[in-house]
Amino acid sequence: MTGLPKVLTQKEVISFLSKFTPCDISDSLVQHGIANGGYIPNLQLQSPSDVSKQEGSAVGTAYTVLYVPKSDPRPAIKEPYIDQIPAGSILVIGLPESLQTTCAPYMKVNNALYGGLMSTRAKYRQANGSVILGRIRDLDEHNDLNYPVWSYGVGSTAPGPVVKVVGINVPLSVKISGVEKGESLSIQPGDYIVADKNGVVRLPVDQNKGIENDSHLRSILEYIPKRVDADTKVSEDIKQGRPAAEAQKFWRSKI
Ligand SMILES: O=C([O-])CC(=O)C(=O)O
Ligand code: NI
Repeated sequence: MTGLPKVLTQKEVISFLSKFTPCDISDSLVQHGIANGGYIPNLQLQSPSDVSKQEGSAVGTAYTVLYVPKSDPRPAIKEPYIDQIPAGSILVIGLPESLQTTCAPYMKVNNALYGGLMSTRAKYRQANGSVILGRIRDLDEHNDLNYPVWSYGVGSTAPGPVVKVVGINVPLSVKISGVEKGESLSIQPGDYIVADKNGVVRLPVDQNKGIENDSHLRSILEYIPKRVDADTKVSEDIKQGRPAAEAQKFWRSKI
């Protein structure tokens, strides 16, 4: 019924998630006890910059990159991160918490962390999108490539003069101002990322289990189409005049 094969592969999960929106994923994550629904807040769709042109969801596994100030004692990684980006991934570039702010503009770095040439290479290597927890530049280039990009903001200057890459496929922590004080969330390499005009959602994967044996992941995936079907019926009922809460309760109780 759900179209989920018995044994999951990464490709199948990506193709399954591509049929749904970040909102659908969040509904299932909330149902599975994740109160924030996996949402990574404050990211803006930059490509396409005309939101009405954005179709479907960009889905992939997180390929993470950590930028830190040039003064950081850790050595810079010499090999350009973009040349190793895997097919089917979503590039996620972040900064350490010391360079993040919980109010706009959400980062202290005014140089762009990412530009059009990186998108050109990412697209060539069949990555599915880029999520930059910082600024990007070359807006027209990402748009002309028809390659999806989200970021906190835009800029004009390349990253090189102020920051360097010290981590590839490392966890990224994101400082957020949530309901609880000092809330933060963490993006692990390999997590599924689903993004559209509503923003960016992270679907965590238990890295120790492997997706083929991850019953929690399976349960999260199985709930998604059931909830979408229920909410379609809720919508039909509301259009016929049924009160919203009554329709929601009725159809969602059948899931
Ligand atoms: O030159 C850089 O470092 C970043 C950039 O603009 C690009 O990737 O196009
Ligand atoms: Ni550029």
